[in-house]
Amino acid sequence: MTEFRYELLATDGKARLGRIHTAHGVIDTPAFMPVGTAATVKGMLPENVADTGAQILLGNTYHLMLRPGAERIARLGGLHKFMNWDKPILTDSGGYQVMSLSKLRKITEDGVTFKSHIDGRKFALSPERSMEIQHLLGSTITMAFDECTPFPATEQQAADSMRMSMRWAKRSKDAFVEREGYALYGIQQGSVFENLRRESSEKLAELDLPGHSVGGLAVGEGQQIMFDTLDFCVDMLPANKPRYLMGVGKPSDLVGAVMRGIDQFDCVLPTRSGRNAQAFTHRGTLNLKNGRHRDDDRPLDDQCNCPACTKYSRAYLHHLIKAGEILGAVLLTWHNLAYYQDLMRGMREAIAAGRMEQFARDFYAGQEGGDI
Ligand SMILES: CC1(C)O[C@@H]2[C@@H](CO[C@@]3(CNc4nc5cc6c(=O)[nH]c(N)nc6cc5[nH]4)OC(C)(C)O[C@@H]23)O1
Ligand SMILES: [Zn+2]
Repeated sequence: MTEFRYELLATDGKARLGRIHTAHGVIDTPAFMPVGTAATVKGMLPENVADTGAQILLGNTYHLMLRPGAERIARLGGLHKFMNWDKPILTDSGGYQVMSLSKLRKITEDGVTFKSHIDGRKFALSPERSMEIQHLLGSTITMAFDECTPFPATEQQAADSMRMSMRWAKRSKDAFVEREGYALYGIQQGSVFENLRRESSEKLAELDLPGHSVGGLAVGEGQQIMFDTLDFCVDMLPANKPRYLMGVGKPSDLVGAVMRGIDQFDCVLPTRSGRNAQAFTHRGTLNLKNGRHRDDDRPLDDQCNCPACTKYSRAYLHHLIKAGEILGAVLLTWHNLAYYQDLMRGMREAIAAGRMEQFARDFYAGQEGGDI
């Protein structure tokens, strides 16, 4: 069996090249984790997600406990078998999704009770129940149960929220069932306040967990406030363990956060945008609904080797989108996931070669694209 281990292979400024060893395989970092909320990366077969270079997927406790149910997935062999993905899976712990999706929720020191956004049934989540669900799913990386502090928050609100999340982190660790090659990550909170981020980091350090995430960001604060917060909060987390920035982000977020020391990312943007006709390319973003593409037989992105870019034209993609054809959403999702993995691979190679600054300059110049 494999022990869960983070290898720091190279650094370039604050950027890090690393490798995470897990029971379900290796993750080269910096890494982007495609979101597979309801046990599927929407519109994609798992083998094609793997073909883009993804080595780990994200799942959600909240969605899977509502439907089809964690006990049912466990009876059917666990989430890996259920969705036919045998590489690592990281699952979020559910608190944040409760706040952003469910109705009639109530928060107490014990946890949260809420009504399903699907059928109104009543559910409860606590650190203990979240750990149990993630264990039933067979998650490779389990996230502690926390409360994502809304933005903006006063310092007092952020302090109260962070302190409850730290009490819940201890309860999460006490309830987590240790298995070789599996890990529990702690979640740093504290909103945009340096003193609170430090207090949160010190509390997490007492738990000696194998990895950590920066929570409480990508909640509407905007890129500059996110970067200003990352400038001080990432270094507060142990350098010899992975650092995961939750819910981020658009391509320029990824480049800026890698340069501030982040190793793991997840975001619905590449898949959600793909279903909404938006394509990320090396020359900037395109919306294939736009009529200017109707006669354009160029590939979407001439630096991409995904099926959408090697086998089809912009005109065809535009046609599929206008016709509401499922294949349009599939091909643009596929391309966006491939583009995100190419971006991560490019950053890993740049860090290995000590030219991350140049990579970032070239990236921003490319995004200005001009006639794309
Ligand atoms: C960027 C983009 C496109 O992603 C969408 C939408 C709004 O932002 C997102 C992504 N931001 C995001 N921040 C997070 C913070 C935490 C956190 O503090 N704790 C835990 N356990 N999980 C978290 C998950 C997070 N996701 O949040 C939801 C509401 C999940 O939809 C996502 O804008
Ligand atoms: Zn492509």
